[in-house]
Amino acid sequence: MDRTVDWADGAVVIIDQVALPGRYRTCRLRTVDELVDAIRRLAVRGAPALGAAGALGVALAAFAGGDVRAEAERVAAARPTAVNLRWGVTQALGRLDAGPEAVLALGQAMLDEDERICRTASGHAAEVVLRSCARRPLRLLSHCNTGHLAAVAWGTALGVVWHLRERGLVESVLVNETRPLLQGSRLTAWELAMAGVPYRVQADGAAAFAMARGLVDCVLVGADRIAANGDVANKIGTYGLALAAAHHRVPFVVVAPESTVDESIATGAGIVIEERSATELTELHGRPVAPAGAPAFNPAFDVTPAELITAVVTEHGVLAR
Ligand SMILES: CSC[C@H]1O[C@H](OP(=O)(O)O)[C@H](O)[C@@H]1O
Repeated sequence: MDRTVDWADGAVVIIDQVALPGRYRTCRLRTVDELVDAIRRLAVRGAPALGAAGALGVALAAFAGGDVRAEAERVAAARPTAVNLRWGVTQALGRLDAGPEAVLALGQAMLDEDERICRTASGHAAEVVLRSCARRPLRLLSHCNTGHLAAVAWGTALGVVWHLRERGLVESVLVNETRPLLQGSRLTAWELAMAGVPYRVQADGAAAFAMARGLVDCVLVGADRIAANGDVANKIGTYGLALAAAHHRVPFVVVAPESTVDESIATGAGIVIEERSATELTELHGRPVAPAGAPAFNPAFDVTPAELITAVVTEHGVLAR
């Protein structure tokens, strides 16, 4: 599989995640406009992937000339919750004075570094999962998509599955479909199927019942922004999963690069939550699934308090709180 985000011939090259699972294709984004549109449509998504896309977006702007900082801000602001997007832009802007090639070199180094960071963080998290769960092999629950497609390669929470599968320690994965954009059923299921890992897709609303039925040994999720106190912003539905996991004493493990920790925000209350279009809820493939013009509450993320989280694991190990 290609890298989820890459650079070739003056363009940012992405796997088009909107086309999956029906069609695997890559897109070449040659301008900041095209990159911003791809980010907003979630053609490229996932905190680590957005970090790399942000950095390479600055390279696009630097080679194009003009007001690079203004163009960089457009990239950083394309989605407000995932700190890695702005983090990647900021890292790249730090090289701007050295010229476009230096900005690109930083972005390409970030591509190389991303897989190492994800493999390391998910490796640490796999050990935390094994220490937290007695049963073997493990039955895991995944929310949203945190695999190869959410990073440049490998992934974060789903990267735990890749590590444990190599050791024969995964029985199956319950995949929350993850309404409304279905990153679970469209992307995580696709990755697990490609890897030959046993899985079942479920409605998000089935997760608590699966835990009540004793079908879940551990919940694995990613993160888009982690506050200084360990509160975690992640895909909408994560908070409810954590409440159910706490009630059923199921370990709840968050996996993310250290760059997802935002020390400037004291608690989750300070995290800006992206709200998206009502039509993501009221339409499905352009067909109405609600009354015409139905108003909607469509936050793309929620905040899980640190006290509901068994461990937040990064490439440096378990995050101290
Ligand atoms: C490995 S970070 C993935 C993270 O990003 C997802 O959000 P989105 O699909 O909107 O980019 C979700 O919160 C995942 O946990």
